[in-house]
Formats: sequence, C-alpha cells, structure tokens
Amino acid sequence: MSLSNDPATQPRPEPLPSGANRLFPVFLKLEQLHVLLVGGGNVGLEKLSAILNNSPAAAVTVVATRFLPELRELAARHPAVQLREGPYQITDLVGHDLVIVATDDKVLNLSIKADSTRQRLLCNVADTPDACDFYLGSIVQKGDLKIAISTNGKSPTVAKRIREMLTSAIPDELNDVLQRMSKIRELVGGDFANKVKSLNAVTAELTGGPAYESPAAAMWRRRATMALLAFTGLIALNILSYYITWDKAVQIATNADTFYIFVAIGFGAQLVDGLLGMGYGVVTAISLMSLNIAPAAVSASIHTAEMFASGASGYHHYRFGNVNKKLFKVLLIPGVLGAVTGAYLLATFGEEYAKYVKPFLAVYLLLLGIRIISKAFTKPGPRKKHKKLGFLAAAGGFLDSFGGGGWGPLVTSTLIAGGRTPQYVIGSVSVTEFFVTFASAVTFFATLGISHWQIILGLIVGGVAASPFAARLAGRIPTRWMFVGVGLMVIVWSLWALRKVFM
Ligand SMILES: C[C@@]1(CC(=O)O)C2=NC(=C\c3[nH]c(c(CCC(=O)O)c3CC(=O)O)Cc3[nH]c(c(CC(=O)O)c3CCC(=O)O)/C=C3\N/C(=C\2)[C@@H](CCC(=O)O)[C@]3(C)CC(=O)O)/[C@H]1CCC(=O)O
Ligand SMILES: NC(=O)c1ccc[n+]([C@@H]2O[C@H](COP(=O)([O-])OP(=O)(O)OC[C@H]3O[C@@H](n4cnc5c(N)ncnc54)[C@H](O)[C@@H]3O)[C@@H](O)[C@H]2O)c1
Repeated sequence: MSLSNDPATQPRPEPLPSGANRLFPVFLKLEQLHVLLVGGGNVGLEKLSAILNNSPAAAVTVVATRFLPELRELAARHPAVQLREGPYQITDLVGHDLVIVATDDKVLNLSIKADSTRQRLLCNVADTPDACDFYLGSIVQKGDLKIAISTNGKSPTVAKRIREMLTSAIPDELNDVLQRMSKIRELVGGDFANKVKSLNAVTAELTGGPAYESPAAAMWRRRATMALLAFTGLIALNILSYYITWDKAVQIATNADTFYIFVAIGFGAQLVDGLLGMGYGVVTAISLMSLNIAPAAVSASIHTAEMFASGASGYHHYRFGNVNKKLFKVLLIPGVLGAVTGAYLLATFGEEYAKYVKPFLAVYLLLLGIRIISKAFTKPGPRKKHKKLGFLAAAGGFLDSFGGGGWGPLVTSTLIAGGRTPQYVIGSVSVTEFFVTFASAVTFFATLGISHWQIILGLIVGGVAASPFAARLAGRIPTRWMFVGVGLMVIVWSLWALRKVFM
C-alpha cells in the first residue's frame, strides 16, 4: 500500500462554515467561446441579454420552437448570435463550450443537462439550481471594473438589490483610476516586491489611507509650506517687535527665579504633548493657574507660546500625510471663530471675573478628564457621521482660548471616540490647532497687548528645549493608554485647582 493513498496523509480541505457559499467565481472570456442557449421565451431572453450585456460579441446559438419578438430583435443587433427554430436535438451541443437551458419543459431541461454532462460541457438549467454547473451572477459594471454577485441561489432579488446598491456607491471616477493605474503598472520598475509596494502606496487612499504624492509634488508642497511658515514667522516677529526689545528680552530671561519655573512648565508640557499627542494647553493652563496667575494672562501667554509648538507639530503631521483635508476644512473656520470669541470675552471680562471663571474651568477640566478616560475603555462604535463638527470645533476653540486649553482633548477625543482613525484625527486637529492658537494670540495682542513676556519666553524656551525629546516620544504608546494618560493628568490637575479654590 503506498503512503499517498492513506487517507490519514491526504491533505484535508479547510472546513467552511456550514451554509457558506462554495461557488468558485471566474470571469469567462465568452467572446472566445461558443454558447448554446435552448429556449427563446422570457427566461431565454433574460439570459441572452445577460450574456450580450457583458460580452456583446459572444457567439451564441439559440435553439427554440418559438422566439419572443424581443429576442429576435436582440439577435438581429448581434451578428454573432444565430437562431435555430425547431425542437432541441442532441447534435445542437456540437461545437459549443457552454450550455444554458431555459425551456418551459422541466423534463426536457434535465435531459439536456444529462446530455451536456456526458459530453463534459458546463450547463446552467435556469429553473433548477440543483442541476446547474454554474450560476449567472448579478453584475456591477464601471468601465473596466466588474463585480459579480452571488447569493448562492438563495435570492436573485437580493443579488439585484446589492447590484443597485454597489452601482450607486462606487464612484464612476474609479474607472479613470483603473486606466491610470494600468499605465502606472507598466511604468513602475524594480522587482516584483517593489512593484507591489509602490502600487499599494499609490492606491492607499482608496481604503482611507494617506493620499499619494509624487516626489515632485512633495517637493513643491514642502517649499510652499516653508514659505508659509517663514511668512507667518515674519509676521509674528514683526508684531512682537512692537512690544519687546532685545534688551528687555535679556532682562526678562535673567530674572532667574520665576523665569525658570516657566521654562520648566514649557518643557514638561511639550513632553506630555509629544507623548500623548495633546495636552500642551491643558498642562500649561493648569500649572499657571495654580501659580495664581490671572486667567487672561494665562490664556494669552499660552496661546502665544503654543503657536510655536503647534506650528511645528502641525507641520510635522502635514509632512507625514496625517492630515485629512476635508476634516481640516470643516474644523478650521468654526475653530478660529470660537477661539477669537473666547479670547475677546476673556480679555474684556476675564480679569474682573477671574474668581468665578477659575472654579468653572477647573470643573470643566475635571469633566473633560473623566470623559477622556471613559473613552479609553469604551469600544469605538461604528463611525458616526459628525454633523455637528463645526459646533465641536467652535466649542473647542472657545474653551481653548477662554480656558487656556482643551482644544486637543475635546476635539481629538470626541472625533476618535466617534470611530475615526486616530492618526488622521490627531494630524488634522494639530494642524487646525496652529490656526486656532494663532487666532487667539492675535486677539489677545489686539485687546490686551503683551505684558507677560516672562511667561511667554519661559514657555517657548522650555518647549523648544523639550521638542527633540517630545518628537521621539510621539506615537510610542497605544491609543488607549494615551487617553488614560491625558485623562488622569487633566483630572489630577483640576482637582488640585479646585482644592485651591475651596480652601
Ligand atoms: C443574478 C441573475 C443573473 C441573470 O440571470 O442574469 C440571476 N437571476 C436574476 C434575476 C431573477 N431571477 C428570478 C427573479 C425573480 C425573483 C426571485 O426569485 O428572486 C429575479 C429577480 C428579478 O428579475 O428582479 C427568478 C429565478 N431565478 C432562479 C430561479 C430558480 C430557483 O431559484 O429555483 C428563479 C425562480 C423561477 C420561478 O419561480 O419560476 C435561479 C437563478 N437565478 C440566478 C441568477 C442564479 C442564482 C444567482 C444568485 O445566486 O444570486 C440561479 C440559481 C441560476 C441562474 O439562472 O443562473 C439575475 C439578476 C439580474 C439583475 O442583476 O438584475
Ligand atoms: N432562472 C430564472 O431566472 C427563471 C425565472 C423565471 C422563470 N423560470 C423558469 O424557467 C422556465 C422558462 O420560463 P419562460 O418564462 O422563459 O417560458 P416561456 O414559455 O416564455 O419560454 C419557453 C421557451 O422554451 C422553448 N421550448 C419549449 N420546448 C422546447 C423544445 N423541445 N426545444 C426547444 N425549445 C423549446 C419555447 O419555444 C420557448 O421559447 C420556466 O420553467 C420557469 O418556471 C426561471
């Protein structure tokens, strides 16, 4: 007995779950084959149409005792289709590769199937799924894209509905993509593995990945970004030069005692932000508030300093393709408007109402902290469509400038909890944050002028010193623990701030 005949050594097929569809789909080049269709009534017409819709030049012989007029017309429009009027004979099978049976005589249908099987021809018996060697599928067509749907014979009506669904869901532009990909496929060089890698990179956007950018386009984008950053920096320097001279800066920096406290706060905040992807504003706000600095001064200083930090991190995210342009656009305007309103209100009324504002902010941050931690342990559900994204951004911008922090935790955590991909949320929110902090800093300049240079410089120096370490920490811990970290941090600090208020 040879080993290979021993059933124990034969490879076993993987078991499929019961009720699984075991049909093997193929796409036939029907225009190179010959099809015999028996039956010229409604079903015959349906099958002939299905064939010709997909393969207009297919050679089909239709045999029937009578033909529907529509079928005759259809055949007349397709020169490769021949009609033979008369009862089925076994010789009709000769010269054909595939048989489709659609007469209204069930017994005849089954005997044609038996004839076909004896000649090793594949046969479809329209009214008897059990007798079919293959089924026709419901077909979605978008140019070169073709999707065949099978319900395993369970419900052709559902197959039709799914075809309608997919046809409207798949953009027509996909065919252009296919055309271009086919050209790119011919152009990319290298070995097979490299080829596959670049083809995947180019198409990542289709499945929600980062948009592809050619090296030339990337270069121009970098140049444009650098130009924008340089321009923004110049404007900022220009504004600053009205308020501060070099001598004054040196004087501030050498007023060691308090200055180093601010440097330390800036350093710590930048580290936390690097690690958690958010929290710069919150950390500095709570630290400064606990030093009993007036809220308006806190917020103004933070936003001026944060502008630098968020500008740098936003640029970083943009370069790595973490920015969802649509999301950015939706967040930008409401975020900026909210920030300007918050900054204006705080600058106008903040000093006066500082006592009342502070506990309110502490409670707000406490709730935010609890909310963020709870997000870490609730499963993100299916992605919700945020219709109120604008409102969220406006609230985030307002609270950020009014409270000195919260844009990141509020907007980022809400979006991630809504089922969006953290990578793109953090990227898009960070870039928007630059504009939001820029807007509130400008509002503070305009309303308050700048009077807290010691704080601002301290934060910037500390932040800049920490940024190389912070950049290395980015993305090193899982999202869940990121949430827990941010939440805990916010809760501890707000409890501490509250304790100071009530004691
Ligand atoms: C996909 C499509 C391709 C095509 O034929 O071109 C197709 N049927 C279509 C439509 C359709 N056919 C029927 C209805 C009426 C409502 C209903 O019954 O649901 C509708 C819906 C409508 O027209 O709206 C009646 C019907 N069909 C079959 C039986 C026999 C039986 O099940 O016993 C009966 C009952 C006869 C009776 O009661 O007398 C059998 C089959 N029909 C199949 C394919 C194969 C399984 C495909 C799969 O697994 O999904 C299979 C097994 C064999 C085959 O024919 O290849 C095409 C979609 C066109 C589109 O996309 O718009
Ligand atoms: N699979 C499907 O999608 C589907 C849908 C509806 C109906 N059906 C079933 O398919 C069968 C056909 O339905 P129909 O509406 O097309 O009927 P129909 O009466 O419109 O057409 C029957 C066809 O069979 C031909 N025919 C009969 N005896 C013949 C013979 N000996 N030789 C050659 N041709 C012969 C007739 O000339 C006619 O063209 C029915 O049994 C029906 O229940 C299947």
